[in-house]
Amino acid sequence: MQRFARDDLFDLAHSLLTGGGLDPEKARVVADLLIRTDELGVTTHGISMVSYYLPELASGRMTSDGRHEVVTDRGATQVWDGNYLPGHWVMTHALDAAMARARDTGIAAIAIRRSHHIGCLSTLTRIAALQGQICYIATSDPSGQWVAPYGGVEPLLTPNPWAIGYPGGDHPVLIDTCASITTVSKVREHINSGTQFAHPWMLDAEGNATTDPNVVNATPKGSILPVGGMDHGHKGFAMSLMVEMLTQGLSGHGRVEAPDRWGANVFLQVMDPAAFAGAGAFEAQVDHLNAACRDSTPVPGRGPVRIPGDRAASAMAAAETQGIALPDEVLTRIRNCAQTAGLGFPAALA
Ligand SMILES: NC(=O)c1ccc[n+]([C@@H]2O[C@H](COP(=O)([O-])OP(=O)(O)OC[C@H]3O[C@@H](n4cnc5c(N)ncnc54)[C@H](O)[C@@H]3O)[C@@H](O)[C@H]2O)c1
Ligand SMILES: O=C(O)C[C@H](O)C(=O)O
Repeated sequence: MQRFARDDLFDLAHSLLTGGGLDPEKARVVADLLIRTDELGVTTHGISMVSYYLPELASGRMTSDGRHEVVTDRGATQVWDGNYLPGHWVMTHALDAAMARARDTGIAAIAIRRSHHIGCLSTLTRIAALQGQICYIATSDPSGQWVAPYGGVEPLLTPNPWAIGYPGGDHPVLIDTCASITTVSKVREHINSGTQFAHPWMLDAEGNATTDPNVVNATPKGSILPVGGMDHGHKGFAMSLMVEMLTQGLSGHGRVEAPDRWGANVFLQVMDPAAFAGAGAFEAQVDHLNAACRDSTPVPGRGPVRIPGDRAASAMAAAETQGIALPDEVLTRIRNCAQTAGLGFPAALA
């Protein structure tokens, strides 16, 4: 692990993306959110994603030009077509639109079809939470086949993450979790480093739980188990159906159309606590519960209790004073991209 200056990582991500054909403004938005993700400590979905986006830009599967289209607009609800534009850029516009409406109406939702990958969800929900709003985001990829429905063996679903961010005292509460027990990025990381998972998080095509990430490359293909694993995976499967319903059902596009390219359907909902019992009442309840949880007697080896978002807040504070920490596998990936593009690589901070 090494630490780097924020501006250096931003410049590298921006140069790689513009070099890959993205216009400078979209590249600025994407690079900024990717670096923010690394600052939050979610390094699987930070600058390393550039290495996956560049081939998408080169092939035209990630679109560079134009804007999203508004398909329907009923005030509190909208459907957008993201035209496979970079997901971070589409989501920045969707957040602005939903937050503005929620300030008026108390609640606003946008279902987006055909965006490209949106990265780390809590990097996005945090933006609204810092402005006093509650933000829910769910996403799925209707072309993805990584997770089997609980009780079946064929992978049909994606990790199907959902996240909710809200004001929580010193820093936002950032709940951000997949419906699967781990992510595609973690599976790729384990395959690349030749390591097994510590727990049986995968399912082979015969229906056996295994620690081996390589089952996703076998024929027939294995899968990632849902949250709850082999014995209690009905819980993850339920979450997965919820995410698919919100993202594909409400956007009116998905597995029925069977897209054959990497993409993202998204459901975004913003709620203004002031429009319910009032922002003060909301904060009093949230702060009280968070404090009670944090004050719990720690379970040996597990505690103390951490509220989701606490680790991100510490990572951000450390990034601010010491620079952004990147693990070796991310460095290798991004160094290769920089080398291929003929760009220099920033010096690590001492
Ligand atoms: N865009 C996409 O298609 C996509 C797909 C999958 C995952 N992702 C991103 O990948 C990232 C990782 O997802 P994940 O499911 O592996 O998350 P995870 O398992 O690392 O964390 C899940 C949740 O648990 C919380 N948490 C973790 N340890 C905790 C503890 N000890 N105590 C209290 N809370 C704790 C985290 O804050 C988070 O809210 C997320 O940021 C997600 O948005 C994106
Ligand atoms: O990489 C993907 O296709 C989805 C997601 O980012 C993941 O890591 O699971």
